[in-house]
Amino acid sequence: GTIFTDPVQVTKNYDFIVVGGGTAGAVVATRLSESPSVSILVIEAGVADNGTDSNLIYTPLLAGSGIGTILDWNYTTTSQSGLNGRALDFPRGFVVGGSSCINSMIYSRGPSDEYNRLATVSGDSGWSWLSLLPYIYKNEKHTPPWNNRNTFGEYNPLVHGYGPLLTGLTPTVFEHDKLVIKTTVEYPALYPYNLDLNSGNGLGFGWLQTSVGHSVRSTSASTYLRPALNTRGNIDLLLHTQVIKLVETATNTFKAVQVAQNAAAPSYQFTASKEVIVSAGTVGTPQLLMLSGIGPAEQLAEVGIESVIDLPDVGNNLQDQIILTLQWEVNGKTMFPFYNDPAAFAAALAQYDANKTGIAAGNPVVNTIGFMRLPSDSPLLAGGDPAAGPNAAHYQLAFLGTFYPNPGQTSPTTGNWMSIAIVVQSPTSRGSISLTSSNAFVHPSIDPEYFTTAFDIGTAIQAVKTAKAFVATSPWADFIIAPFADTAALTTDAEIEAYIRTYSTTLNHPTSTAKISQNSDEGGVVGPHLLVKGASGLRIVDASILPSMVAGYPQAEVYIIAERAADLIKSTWGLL
Ligand SMILES: Cc1cc2nc3c(=O)[nH]c(=O)nc-3n(C[C@H](O)[C@H](O)[C@H](O)COP(=O)(O)OP(=O)(O)OC[C@H]3O[C@@H](n4cnc5c(N)ncnc54)[C@H](O)[C@@H]3O)c2cc1C
Repeated sequence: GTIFTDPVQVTKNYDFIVVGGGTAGAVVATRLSESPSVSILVIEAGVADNGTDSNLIYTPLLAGSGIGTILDWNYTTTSQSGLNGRALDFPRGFVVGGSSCINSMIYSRGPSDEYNRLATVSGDSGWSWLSLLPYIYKNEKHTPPWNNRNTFGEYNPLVHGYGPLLTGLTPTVFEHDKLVIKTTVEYPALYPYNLDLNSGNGLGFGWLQTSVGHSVRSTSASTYLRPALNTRGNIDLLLHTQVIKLVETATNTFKAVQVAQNAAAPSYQFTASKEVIVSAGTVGTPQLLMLSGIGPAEQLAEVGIESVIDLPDVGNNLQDQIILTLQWEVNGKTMFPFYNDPAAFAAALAQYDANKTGIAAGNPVVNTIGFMRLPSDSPLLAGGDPAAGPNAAHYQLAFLGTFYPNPGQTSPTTGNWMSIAIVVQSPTSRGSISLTSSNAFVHPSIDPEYFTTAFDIGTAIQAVKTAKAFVATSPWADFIIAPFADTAALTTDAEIEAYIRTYSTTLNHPTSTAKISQNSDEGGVVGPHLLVKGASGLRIVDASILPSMVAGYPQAEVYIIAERAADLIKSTWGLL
């Protein structure tokens, strides 16, 4: 296929146009291109993933470094009342491969309950865990770490597949990782060991898998889209070009897109003979729908956009997860001294460049993780359980082998440190994304409404207490030297709540702004096969369709949904 960098170069007609070459878009476009009889154009607003900044994407040690760069849309949230009025940076990938190129690489499918809820909410049993297993295996393949460390007993080979996305376990194990596992052995009732958190059983403690294979980050660009572009003539990519409007080609039928490279540049229109598939992500998708008159009619009128399909839930139901860390000084080697030694860091990158080995060939900051539920008699559950089911977590503890500062905290300069990150997995706060302008190049307003429910703050308080209790068990006695002062100061619920509101930040997992539902009286934006309600032939495939925040990590679920969505589209057009 051809890679265009200017819309003026595009002269062919296509069967399918995929808006956004991100995590989901790259999968859908690649799978559709397996049918030689159809043609596909992917339109991506951002940059190439294999350009000059590609080391920020593909070197595992540099995960996180793409944030705030040219690879990022660089959004900001509105001021958050639940976070003492703070506004947060809100990164999203602005690159082929989308957020799979700048994320933290954690690959965690989440529990079977999560997918079974998707099936229930949509009324389509095809979304259940069991029905999706073929797509789960089609997406991912487990690989050994570069040093071929013996990982026996750290994962279950039977729950992994044969797909292009490569995943694996850390090459480097630290003392605190061993203590996490030892704690599961000594306290199996409180903290059970889970051989493979990707098995559909999403509860308990175990070894973390990341989207890294053969020492390189695996993205939807490197494992799906680029190989397709390199080998097939029926798929093209248009870079540096934003879709600014979905064009109504017949009543409520949107088979064309309007594009431009910036607000001052000329716009062009392309028509798809079969379907337009929107995969612009949780921020981009509702923004584009609203710019096209699909959304809450009254709100659109405020920015001068005429309503075409009044769908009040477009941009609504925004959910996200927060991360908060606690820190301890420890008696044993961690990654902390390495991060504070520029010479060692540079040497690791040089070794990696030379032969893809060493500490830079993995990202060993977080190797062990635990997913937990509130006790069943917790008063927080009196009003109902927001988790997807009994094997879905309410909160998470992740074990980080460094001092991981919360925004605004000053790190120490000496010693060895570990941190525990807490995450509320099943928040009930729901916010929104709305337009502030009819200009597609003006960022929409992003208001996740973090910590605006008693459940969310109560669950975070419980998670902090569990983290402290976990490292107070006997296996940790000789290892923990002392908590960091801020962590030591947390005793009462009020102190913990103040700490949460002062220091929590986004884990960058927004979902649900175009959520799936079975019937229109339940609201929602797309139906069971991801077709936009009230529109003809317009589909959404990305994290925005999720009904709720996920109990695992979202990228795995997005890949899996995109794999099935590709088959739904193929089946619609007789391509299966
Ligand atoms: C910093 C960070 C860390 C994360 N860490 C993890 C993690 O460790 N594990 C995990 O599972 N998840 C993680 N996530 C979340 C995960 O990466 C996302 O949920 C997932 O990648 C979303 O996929 P998507 O297809 O919905 O959107 P994206 O992958 O973001 O793709 C959307 C694409 O559409 C393009 N686009 C948007 N609007 C337009 C338009 N109008 N025209 C053309 N193109 C457009 C974008 O540039 C982008 O390429 C993280 C995310 C971030 C940002």
